[in-house]
Amino acid sequence: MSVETRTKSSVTDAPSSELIRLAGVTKRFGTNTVLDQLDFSVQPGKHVTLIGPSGSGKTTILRLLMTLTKPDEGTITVDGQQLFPAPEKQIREVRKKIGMVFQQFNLFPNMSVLRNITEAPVQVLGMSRDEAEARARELLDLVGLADKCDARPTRLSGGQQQRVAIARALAMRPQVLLLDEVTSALDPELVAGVLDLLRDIARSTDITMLCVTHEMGFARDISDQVLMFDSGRVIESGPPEKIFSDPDQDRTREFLSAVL
Ligand SMILES: Nc1ncnc2c1ncn2[C@@H]1O[C@H](COP(=O)(O)OP(=O)(O)OP(=O)(O)O)[C@@H](O)[C@H]1O
Repeated sequence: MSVETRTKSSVTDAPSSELIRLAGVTKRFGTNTVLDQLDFSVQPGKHVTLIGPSGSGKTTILRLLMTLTKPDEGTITVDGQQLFPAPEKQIREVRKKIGMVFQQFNLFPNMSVLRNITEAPVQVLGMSRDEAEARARELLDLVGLADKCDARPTRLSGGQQQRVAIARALAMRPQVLLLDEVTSALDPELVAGVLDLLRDIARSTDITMLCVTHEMGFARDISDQVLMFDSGRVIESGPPEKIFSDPDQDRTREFLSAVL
C-alpha cells in the first residue's frame, strides 16, 4: 500500500509521547453521567480498541474527540494541543489531525465518489483540486474502488460505501483515525472485506487508531491495547492477549462470554 509518508518504517519502537490524553473527562446528558472522570492516553502509532456493553460511553469518547459534543469537566489534548477547553481557531487546527469513519458512512449522496473524497482536502486544507484528485485516486486504488470515481455513493453496496468513507478519512492525512462500529450497518457478507482493509491499514501505516467495535476477532488482531468500559469508566485495560484470554475483572469476563 502506498499511503504517502505514513509507512510503518517511520515508526520507532518506543513512541516518546502521548498523542491523545483525556484527563478527568466527565460527560453528562441531563442527569445521566455517561463518562465519569475518565483518564486515558494513547501513544502515537498505537491501535487502541474500546470494548464494553451498549451505553457504556464508547461512542461518546469518539464524538468528544471529533468535537461533535463537549465535556462537562476535564481536558482533552491531541498532539500537545488542548482541544477542550480551547479557542475556536485551535479547535479547528486540532480537528484537522483527526479523521473518523462512522457506522452509517455519512457520504454526500449528491456528489460523485471522487468529489466526496476531495471536498474536505480542498475546502479545509486548501489543497489544489488536482492534488486532491490525485490523492483521491490513489486512495480509491488502495480501497479497491479505482473504477468507481464517477459513481454516486447510492449506487454502491454498503461495503463499498464504507470503503469510500475510509478513503475520505485518509484523504485528510490524519494522525488519528477514529472508527465507530464501522461494520455494524453492513450485510454480514460485506463485513470481512472492510475489516481486512482496516487490518491492512493498521499493519502498513503508522496511523494511530481508536476503534469502537463489537468485532472481537478484529479487536484481537489489530489492537496494541484494549480498554474495557463499563458505566463511563475504564474498568480494565491491557494487551488483547491478556484481556481476551485472562481478564482480571469479572465484569470483563462476563461481557466477553456474552459476545464471543
Ligand atoms: N445526544 C445524546 N443525548 C442524550 N443521551 C445520549 C446522547 N448521546 C448518547 N447518549 C447516552 O449516553 C450513553 C452512552 O452512549 P454511547 O453511544 O457513548 O454508548 P456506547 O458505549 O457507544 O454504546 P453502543 O455500544 O450501544 O454504541 C447512552 O446511555 C446514551 O443513551
